[in-house]
Amino acid sequence: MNNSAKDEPVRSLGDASASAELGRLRDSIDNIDAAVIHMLAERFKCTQQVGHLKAAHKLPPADPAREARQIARLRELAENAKLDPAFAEKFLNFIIAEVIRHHETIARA
Ligand SMILES: O=C(O)C(=O)C[C@]1(C(=O)O)C=C[C@@H](O)C=C1
Repeated sequence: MNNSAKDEPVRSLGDASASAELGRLRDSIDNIDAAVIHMLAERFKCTQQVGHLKAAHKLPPADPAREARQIARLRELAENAKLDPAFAEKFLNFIIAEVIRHHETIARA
């Protein structure tokens, strides 16, 4: 027997509350994404200043020892926050690679 007509009211209620919850979660995700973008923008403002300082004093764009300390620190923070430390390391390396590219551009100017 086809139960779809009998089950429909229940399924509709479930769909409505699932889609309300999805909407709430997506609102939070959008807020978090906005915060990440604003924090990244602030970080890049700082690193641009570091780039100018390094160029003015003929310092190399990359500082691998500093990076090693940052990675160790972020991996520990990630573990404590239950975030995959390998992901945290990849994310930091991705950002730093872009910063080094900016530093190199500033040094060439
Ligand atoms: O701290 C520096 O020396 C920077 O240039 C900043 C930064 C970073 O983005 O955190 C970028 C490149 C360096 O290799 C290390 C760190």
